[in-house]
Amino acid sequence: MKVLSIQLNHVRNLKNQEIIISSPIQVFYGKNGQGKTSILEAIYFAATGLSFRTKHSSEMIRYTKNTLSCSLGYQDQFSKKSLSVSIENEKKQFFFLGKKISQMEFYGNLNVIYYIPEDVMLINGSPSVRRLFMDREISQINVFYLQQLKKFSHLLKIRNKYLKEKLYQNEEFLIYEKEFVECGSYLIEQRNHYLQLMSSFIKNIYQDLFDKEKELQLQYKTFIEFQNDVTLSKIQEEFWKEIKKKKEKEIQYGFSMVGPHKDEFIFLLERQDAKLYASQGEKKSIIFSLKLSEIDILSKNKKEMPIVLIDDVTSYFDEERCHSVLQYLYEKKVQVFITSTERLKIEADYYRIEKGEVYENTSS
Ligand SMILES: Nc1ncnc2c1ncn2[C@@H]1O[C@H](COP(=O)(O)OP(=O)(O)OP(=O)(O)O)[C@@H](O)[C@H]1O
Repeated sequence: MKVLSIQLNHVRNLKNQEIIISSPIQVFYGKNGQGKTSILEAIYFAATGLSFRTKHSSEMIRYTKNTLSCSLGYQDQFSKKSLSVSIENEKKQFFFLGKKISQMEFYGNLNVIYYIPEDVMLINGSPSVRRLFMDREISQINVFYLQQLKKFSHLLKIRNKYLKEKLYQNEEFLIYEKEFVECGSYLIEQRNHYLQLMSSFIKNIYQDLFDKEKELQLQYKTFIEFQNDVTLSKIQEEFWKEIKKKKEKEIQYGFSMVGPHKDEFIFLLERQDAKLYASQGEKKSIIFSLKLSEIDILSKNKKEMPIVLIDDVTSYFDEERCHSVLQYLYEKKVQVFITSTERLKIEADYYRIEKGEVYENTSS
């Protein structure tokens, strides 16, 4: 997929403008605080309806305004298309080819992978950060997963409420609990499947791009030990067993202690937990390998290449590594959007950003 244009309306400090895109690699450069990250955020928002900086995307609305919209013109293997998201009265609206559609229909039309300095939290942060990341990635290739995720989060709230109010012998509770186990088991099955796929890619990417000597693995931890593939019914069976074991404690504490909301994903470098033992540089390379693995997964599943956003590229890579990473993306025919505080020594289309204004494109 290739983005052809970006239309901005009241996004953070960015001037309302249309930016025409025509190259595989674009570099947005400028001093600090000029609006570089906001451009990438706007692209991500127009493609997904989400921000990679905040859970509350209404924070993206310019201080003095109360509405916002971002649109993308893009081309997939078939034709030119457009996506647009707006926020009005705190409500998001989604458009495809100018027609209003639901968020479910919207998500996954244009796949985007981003890499921002805060991503190191994927290793250093809490398990919920990693779960959120995995959930977003799986949802990009599987809309049914996204639906089940929403359903599970709803069921979890209900189940916790019943537990807290000691209504666990109620007939309704048993119906909700059955759904809770079925829905949760599906999420676990899909996470395991996705993790297996991802593990095989990240190991090779890490060795090819960053360190031939070291082995990177990604481990999925849930209440069941996975040897290869486990059937959905086996997961359900184990889920029930675990619930039975923990029921007394659940009643005592008033919340659900078993399920995919407790899952953990662990990065192992040379079989050691990267969170504890990897260097800062290694952590950046691990995250980058993880992000690059999404390209292979998405292209395998969707038969389309995602677009890649890299914020503040020189803070992760020296010039040589920057070249090899971009060469890798170029060979995969992935369109890339990069921000940097200065022009880079790579062939790209350059856009200077000053006080929220994007100045005409100059090729190197
Ligand atoms: N909702 C908003 N409305 C208006 N301006 C905003 C809003 N949110 C943030 N800003 C401002 O927008 C400016 C641009 O921020 P942005 O993070 O895009 O800059 P940047 O060029 O990526 O900077 P850096 O290189 O320091 O990361 C900042 O000065 C910020 O204070």
